[in-house]
Amino acid sequence: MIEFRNISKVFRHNEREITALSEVSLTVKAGEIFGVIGKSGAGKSTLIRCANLLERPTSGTVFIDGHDLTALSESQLVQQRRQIGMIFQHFNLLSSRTVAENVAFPLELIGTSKNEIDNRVHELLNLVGLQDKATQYPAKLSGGQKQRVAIARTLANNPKVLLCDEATSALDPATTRSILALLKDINKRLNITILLITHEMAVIKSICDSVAVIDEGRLIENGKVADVFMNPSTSLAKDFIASALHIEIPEHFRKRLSPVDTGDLVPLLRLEMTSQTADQPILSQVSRIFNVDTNIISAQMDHAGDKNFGIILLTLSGHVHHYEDAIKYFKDHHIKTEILGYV
Ligand SMILES: Nc1ncnc2c1ncn2[C@@H]1O[C@H](COP(=O)(O)OP(=O)(O)OP(=O)(O)O)[C@@H](O)[C@H]1O
Repeated sequence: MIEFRNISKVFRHNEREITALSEVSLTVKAGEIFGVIGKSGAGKSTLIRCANLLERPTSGTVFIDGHDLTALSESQLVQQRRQIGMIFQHFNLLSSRTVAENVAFPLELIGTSKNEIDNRVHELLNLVGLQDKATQYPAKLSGGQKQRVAIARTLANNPKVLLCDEATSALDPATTRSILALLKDINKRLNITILLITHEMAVIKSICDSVAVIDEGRLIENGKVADVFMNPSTSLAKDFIASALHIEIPEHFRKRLSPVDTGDLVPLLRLEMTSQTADQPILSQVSRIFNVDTNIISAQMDHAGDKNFGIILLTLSGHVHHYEDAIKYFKDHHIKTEILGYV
């Protein structure tokens, strides 16, 4: 549905050249939610703005639904852009227009009849859950409500593609979740392909099917979210994943953690469960087979796509000489197991 083919973008600024994108090739399949993640200045905004030629690449081509946008005339481009909706971090609503008038705006531009506009606006406000705010002005709305208006407005033209430029970055966590749920709902219900950019792995994890990591204008990782989470190949992707899956040794354990077993201590383990193992009752198996008890200190189980994974901190207790067997059993079952120390 969206294909970037060898996209490069060089900005010239005060006699200086800044390469924002370097030979980026990327395909977003019809119907999927594709997330691009990268640090500040990595080139995310430039990339997403190339998808509707708000930014023209210095070289390379952009295909939307099979059409090479870079080869279109200005009027053909205007036509094609109606297939491509876009929402922004700061919503970009018209403050002098009510909610309903904001949503009606793109329909007025293409000469839709008043009756049709009224019906469509009603339908769209229902879809985003703002039917009771039609006559309010944006200044009276919360950030989440403003983003809902922006989503309704961009859906007015029935786009096939929705571009989300850090759409939840200005929102609190609960509102972020509700906007992400709305985007997922729109994707499923209206079969709209979504390309989003973000600097938060949590956003990718919660709604994306595929992810690409960009760094200094280059695409460094690209794949299904579950695969990248399970098997990141770059240290940047690992860092992003660690930021989404964060677990620490509780303070009172950290204080008494010893690097060696002084005889009466128990091992503190860190287990990394992947999709291969997270669905199996490994802990009870270990207890049963080796007669050791597991005591969970801290855990975070999560999912990306249809895959479960997680990290567990636990202590083993019971038959001392069986600890090694238990640890070997974890490892044999593809659980990355680390002894953090003894407590
Ligand atoms: N119009 C411009 N003129 C000159 N340089 C630009 C322009 N737009 C972007 N850049 C530069 O291109 C690089 C990529 O910028 P871009 O905004 O795409 O990154 P980003 O990943 O979206 O960052 P952020 O998350 O901070 O918005 C940066 O070095 C930026 O300074």
